[in-house]
Amino acid sequence: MYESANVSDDADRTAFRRAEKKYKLYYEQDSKFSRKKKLPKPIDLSELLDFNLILQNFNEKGLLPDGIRVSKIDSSRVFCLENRPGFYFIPGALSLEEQCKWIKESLTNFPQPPNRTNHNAIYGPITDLFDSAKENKVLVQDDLTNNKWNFCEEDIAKAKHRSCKSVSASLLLRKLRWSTLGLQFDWSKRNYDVSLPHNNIPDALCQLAKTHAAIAMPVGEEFRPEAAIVNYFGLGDTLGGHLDDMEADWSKPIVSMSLGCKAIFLLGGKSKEDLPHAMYLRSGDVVLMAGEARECYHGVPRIFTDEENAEIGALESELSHGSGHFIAEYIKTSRININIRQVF
Ligand SMILES: O=C(O)CCC(=O)C(=O)O
Ligand SMILES: [Fe+2]
Repeated sequence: MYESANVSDDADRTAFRRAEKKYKLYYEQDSKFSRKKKLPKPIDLSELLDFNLILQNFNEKGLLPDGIRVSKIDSSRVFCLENRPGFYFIPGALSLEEQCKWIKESLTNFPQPPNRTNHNAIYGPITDLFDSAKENKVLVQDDLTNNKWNFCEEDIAKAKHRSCKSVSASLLLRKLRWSTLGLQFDWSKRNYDVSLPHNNIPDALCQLAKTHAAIAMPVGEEFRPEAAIVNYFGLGDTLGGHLDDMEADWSKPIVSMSLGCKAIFLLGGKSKEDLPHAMYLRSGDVVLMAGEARECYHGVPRIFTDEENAEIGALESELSHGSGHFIAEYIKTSRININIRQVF
């Protein structure tokens, strides 16, 4: 899965790689070394599919761009691409309230053991990362021989653990890149390890995934959410072109929810030589990939964290009213993606 996200093998050679480079965040050469604020290089956004605009044009004028089809499921419009069967885009599928709920869960509960995160490999299982970051705590290595790490107050950490390795919880939260729910994915073996301890995916998330997955399910079958990967993106983070091919039955969709800052999503073809479609993903959008679309390379070359482009004004104010300032501050410069899978 993510090993193929290492795209150094094909340098500039493929259409997919060229699109990634086109949209990735680069800084203006001379701003890097000057004392002025680093300036992002401008990019050409004219070829991006914007499903918000497409939806608006369809609602107001009944117009659709070539190659795009639309259907209505309950109260939502679902868009499809004629040359990518099995791909579905549901703009604004999640209400503001739902977005807030899943952002909060992604930061507080989803990274809790037995769920694993990218930090496991270095620190072992760590609990209460979010609360510890909020309380300015520090993770210190209490037991060198057993590589045991625990959070403690900043001043205690300074006094007691002068000789120990330590890292601030807020840095660890900033560097959180993924957590896994349900059946745990073993990145080193590139497979699901059913022997690892795990909790089921929370019921409310299962229900949400089932509802959206229904659009892409074979007739008469119900989606079984068995595993999920939560991706966390900060400024400059990307997800390289890859396939999700570790699930047994590709006729079942991957249900992918976007939260927080706006992103660019690339949907390529079965070969990296195929020219990818580039599209915006906004907070609340849901994408499904099923059937043939499961064989299509895809990735996220860019997230927008600046106020003008992130498009999270409403989300931010909703969050700062409900869940508190800390989550709103985090999401201002972050994107979270929850993608839910049926493994067997
Ligand atoms: O972040 C996204 O929108 C896509 C995530 C993805 O493709 C994955 O986790 O496999
Ligand atoms: Fe993926």
